[in-house]
Amino acid sequence: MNAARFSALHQRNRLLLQTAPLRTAAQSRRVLTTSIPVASPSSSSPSSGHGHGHGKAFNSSLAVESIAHSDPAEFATINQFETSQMFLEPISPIKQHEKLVQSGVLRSDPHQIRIIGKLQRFWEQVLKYDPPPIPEAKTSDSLMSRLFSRAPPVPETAPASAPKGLYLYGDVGTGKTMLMDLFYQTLPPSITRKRRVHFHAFMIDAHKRIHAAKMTMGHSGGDPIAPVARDLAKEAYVLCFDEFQVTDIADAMILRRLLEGLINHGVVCVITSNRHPDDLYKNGIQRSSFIPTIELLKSRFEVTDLDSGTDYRRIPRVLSHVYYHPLTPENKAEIDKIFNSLTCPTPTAALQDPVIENRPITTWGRTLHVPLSTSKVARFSFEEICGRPLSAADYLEVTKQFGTLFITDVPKMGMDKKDMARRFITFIDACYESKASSCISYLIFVSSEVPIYQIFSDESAGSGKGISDHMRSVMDDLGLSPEAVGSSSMFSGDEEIFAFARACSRLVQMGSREWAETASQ
Ligand SMILES: Nc1ncnc2c1ncn2[C@@H]1O[C@H](COP(=O)(O)OP(=O)(O)OP(=O)(O)O)[C@@H](O)[C@H]1O
Repeated sequence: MNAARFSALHQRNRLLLQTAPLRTAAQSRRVLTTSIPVASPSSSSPSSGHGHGHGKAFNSSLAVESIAHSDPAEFATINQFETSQMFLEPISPIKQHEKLVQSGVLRSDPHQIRIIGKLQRFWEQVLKYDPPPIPEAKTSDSLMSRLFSRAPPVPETAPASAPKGLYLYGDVGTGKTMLMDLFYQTLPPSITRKRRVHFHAFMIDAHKRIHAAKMTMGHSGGDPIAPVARDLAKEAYVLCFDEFQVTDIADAMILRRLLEGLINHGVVCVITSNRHPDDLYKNGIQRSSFIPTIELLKSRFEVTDLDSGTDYRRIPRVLSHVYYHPLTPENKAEIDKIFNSLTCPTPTAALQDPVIENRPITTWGRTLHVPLSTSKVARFSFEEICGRPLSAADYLEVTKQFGTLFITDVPKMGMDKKDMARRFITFIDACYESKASSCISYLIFVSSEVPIYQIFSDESAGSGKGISDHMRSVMDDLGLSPEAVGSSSMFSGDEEIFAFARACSRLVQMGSREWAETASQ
């Protein structure tokens, strides 16, 4: 099969695997309540976590509840495939993988097959697993005692019946996320308390909840992480974390107690990461405080690497024209032309959804102004998106709101622009993730001083000089020669090198014609 056909099929599969027809929750409720034959009523409730049908006796009210309460991104992962499984025995990860390989959508890869075997075992254990009930927070009618009510203490150990989780690490583009999604998507709908989440988004949510818990506790003090762990465990006892990484001391400090709390409440997880647990938060501030988290991961997870050696993002790499360089008047005019054609295709469209200056969008109570946008297309200069102290939360919000982004005037970044370079990488991650985890059609146009892959190139490092063997091998794997992308002494720690290499890999994929074609569907 030629590469383009292969990729088109793959992208279609990705949509099939990951996206739902965009129905409203009300529509879904109607579909589900009218068409699912309700088997014998289950004694379970979403919060108690008991009694799954395991593909035999599904409780439609639970399914409805989980869908009705989902946010749009999570709702999007409830797909046709899953809905059709309501009537059937659940299809296992092995079987689903076989089907996808047979239909030519996925390539057969022995390394991935080894991991599928592990996911299959875990999946079978999860289906048999009956998570312990999550104790209710003590409440009382009095306002004071409600305010000061405490979550019951977190159990001291994980339930003996809880299966060990899977921690899957390896190089970029080797299929970790795809495999984790295969596991998640084949969980039967009877397992309603499940969540698939990108690690950035999870931590943002956790920080918000911890902040809220602290506010509720007021001056009485207490541990705000315990009630958060309890609430999270109540919402989902099967958690899939994509791209676990720890670069931030604030995350490092809360992760141990949060993870411990989740695990001891009976939550089981699949985690993907580019790093072995021993290499997480390497060289981080107060790393010694993080060591117990590493030990926890190693003891409660089967840690396994996906040493596939193939970066599937490299297949294929036909570039369409979404990146423009250098910053000449002709290229500027070209970018303006595309922006105008997407924002004002007809006079009526321009009236109905006009380009607005400084549209406010709010995240975390802060307001970010989008310089130029319609409801679907936004345009920033590099300075506007990376020259300000914006965070992953802001970038996720931007990608959540707009399906098409224009970033203009991206300069070549050296040591003097290190912070901006880091933000740009975070931004690329947010763009890539919003495509992967939701079904928002998504496109990015960039104008840059030098070819997009060379924006991180640092002349002072010299072409190919000052580059570690490790970085060279990551680049080789990505098919990016230091001559093509330049070397960068700017990125020193292992985490940064990975993030940099991954950003280059993702830029390649986001510049491919197949990416653009899927985005415009
Ligand atoms: N066996 C395969 N056949 C075809 N496509 C594949 C295969 N494995 C993975 N892919 C595709 O390759 C791309 C990269 O895979 P994926 O995102 O799962 O990699 P990853 O290891 O999670 O990368 P990263 O560490 O950068 O997040 C995806 O579009 C994925 O669907």
